[in-house]
Amino acid sequence: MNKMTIRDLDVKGKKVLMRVDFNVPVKDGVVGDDTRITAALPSINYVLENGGSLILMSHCGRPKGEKNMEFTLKPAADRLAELVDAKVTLAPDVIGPEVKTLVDAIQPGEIVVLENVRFYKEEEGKGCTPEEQDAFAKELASYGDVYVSDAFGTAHRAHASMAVVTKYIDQCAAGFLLEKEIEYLGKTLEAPEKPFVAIIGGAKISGKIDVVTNLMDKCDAILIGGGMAYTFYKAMGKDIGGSLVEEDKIELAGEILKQAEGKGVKLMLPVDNIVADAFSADANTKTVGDSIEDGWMALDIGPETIKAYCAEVAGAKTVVWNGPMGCFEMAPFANGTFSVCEAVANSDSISIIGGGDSVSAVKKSGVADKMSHVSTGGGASLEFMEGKQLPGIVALTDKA
Ligand SMILES: Nc1ncnc2c1ncn2[C@@H]1O[C@H](COP(=O)(O)OP(=O)(O)O)[C@@H](O)[C@H]1O
Ligand SMILES: O=C(OP(=O)(O)O)[C@H](O)COP(=O)(O)O
Repeated sequence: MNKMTIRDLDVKGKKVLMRVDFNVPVKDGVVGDDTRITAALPSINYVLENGGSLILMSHCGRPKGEKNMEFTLKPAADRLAELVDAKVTLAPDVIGPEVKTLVDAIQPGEIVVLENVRFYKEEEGKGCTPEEQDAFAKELASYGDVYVSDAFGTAHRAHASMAVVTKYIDQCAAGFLLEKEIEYLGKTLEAPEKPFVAIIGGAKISGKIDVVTNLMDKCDAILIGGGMAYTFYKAMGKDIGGSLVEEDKIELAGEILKQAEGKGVKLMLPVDNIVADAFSADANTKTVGDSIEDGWMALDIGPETIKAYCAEVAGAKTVVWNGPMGCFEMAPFANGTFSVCEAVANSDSISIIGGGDSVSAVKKSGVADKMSHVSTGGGASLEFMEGKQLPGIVALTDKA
């Protein structure tokens, strides 16, 4: 990587403003999977051990510019406090006089975690002017002498704390996690061994469906599952009942299907599904084919689909997987995800799993150590794989 790294910084006595990705699953105020927090520890400990103090910034979820405490970083800050040998204080806000006072008083070896940066619309830059976003970023920049980004999972977002704050700090370096992810993904995906199979699922349809277009030129097969599948169903004129769909992506899904046919790419969709009459672990369920009646929603791929997807994976030499095959957090809808996990783990392939929830699923299934690389970024690893420049990396200082 031709960017400055944390090793190039002198952090002694300095305030280090570090962007991390603590967008972790939280249930009842407790972190469910702390992979993204532990993954940032090498950079965090490096600063503390070398005499610096840390001001950490992250988002959690999508509060859309509102101070909605459902998305507080408190659970993440609490978990961090258990993992480091340092005083950790959660700031009551992201910017403002109270935060300034806390940051001014910070001592070497201490950590202040700012509240969720997405409590401000200026973070994403939607619904505000570029000048307002700049002012927000400038205030964030005023907290640090140097800047480190270790938020690989968010590197594809050109947000204030990732790609604007860097205009106002001279030295902006990559942390150990960011560096490791880029090196691994770059090396592996430059010339992937074939057959190359991509598995795309999950719920963030608008963020990932565009990636499918570009994957067609690289992959031999693309397996679509999870909430992503039903926008494709809709494009094919199939009934989807109350399943997840993004109306404004139906047209694109239709184009992708046509392109795949034209290019001879194997684009696979579920042939059967587990449907439920409510979004709940206690719902009534049944297995149906590729048509979903009103009053039912598809929450997992069915047994025939599992068989077909596992067979495809078994013959692969490279597998990239982002997005669960179903709502694995609820036991009745976990079979698809866990079965595909097993198949990837048992295959003779280089396997790269990315995405907050996908990683959580792989860990839950107990086979994470059999994967070649568990990436902290889902959307970020997919965009990197497409060959796109990630704004959170572009913004860092070039190596001298
Ligand atoms: N059929 C489905 N309908 C609704 N949500 C789904 C479905 N399949 C999977 N999901 C949900 O998708 C979420 C993960 O999606 P996403 O954020 O895109 O993945 P990742 O975090 O791995 O990038 C999970 O919480 C899961 O419950
Ligand atoms: O969880 C994340 O992305 P991922 O689900 O694609 O891995 C990152 O924290 C980015 O979050 P965002 O997709 O709300 O910008």
